[in-house]
Amino acid sequence: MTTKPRKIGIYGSSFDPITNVHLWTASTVAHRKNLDLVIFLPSSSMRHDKKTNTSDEHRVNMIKLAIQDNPKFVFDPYELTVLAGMQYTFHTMRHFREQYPEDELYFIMGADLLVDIADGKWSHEKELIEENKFIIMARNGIDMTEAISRSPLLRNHDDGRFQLMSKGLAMEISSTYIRDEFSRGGEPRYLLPDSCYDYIKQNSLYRI
Ligand SMILES: Nc1ncnc2c1ncn2[C@@H]1O[C@H](COP(=O)(O)OP(=O)(O)OP(=O)(O)O)[C@@H](O)[C@H]1O
Ligand SMILES: O=C(O)c1ccc[n+]([C@@H]2O[C@H](COP(=O)([O-])O)[C@@H](O)[C@H]2O)c1
Repeated sequence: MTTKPRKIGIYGSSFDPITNVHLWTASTVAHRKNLDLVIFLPSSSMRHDKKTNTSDEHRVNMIKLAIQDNPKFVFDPYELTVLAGMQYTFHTMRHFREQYPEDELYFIMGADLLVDIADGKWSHEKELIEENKFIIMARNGIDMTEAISRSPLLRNHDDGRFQLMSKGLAMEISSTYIRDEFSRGGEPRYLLPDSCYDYIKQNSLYRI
């Protein structure tokens, strides 16, 4: 008996911390694109291109607290364990294709990252684009079709692999904003799940 391939979205971020916008965008994508699973994939604190402010352990604990009630949301430690310090999305996606050979995989990202790829800022961008499909979420002020058409690599692979998604609402709460609020005596309580807010307070995270 053959089973129907599942549709799986892979949502990569430093999740430092995970916010209600990560959760809302993930559930909006899952709903509209009919995904069976969304994999929350934290990037390692050994990553060269972005400094993380919190240990892998704390970020993972917060992801687990945030997604525990949603059966479609799963956590995957791949980039924390296997690729420490040398993680590139093209490599990560190869790993997931090996892990889920029967399923249809999508890398989920915001339009800011599409612009970065168009600007040649990602590693192994040719393999990344040739081998994968993407769900790209609109972000304030970014013209996604323009980003695709100005990059020869992107426009020459515009065969349906880029699924552009306007979210219907521009919610631009970032992890940076939440970290700044915690460190400067602000009150970001309702911008992240209560369980994560309490975890941050209990563990005195994001203090200067
Ligand atoms: N409001 C948003 N709308 C659409 N995509 C978003 C939004 N916020 C984050 N993303 C996407 O989520 C992924 C992870 O983003 P990231 O965690 O870096 O966002 P962030 O909360 O702005 O974090 P930081 O402030 O630490 O940079 C990226 O693909 C990013 O484009
Ligand atoms: O592969 C790359 O070159 C690459 C460059 C920048 C970002 N990424 C991935 O994109 C995801 C979101 O990145 P960021 O910078 O918004 O945290 C995360 O999974 C990163 O590993 C990947």
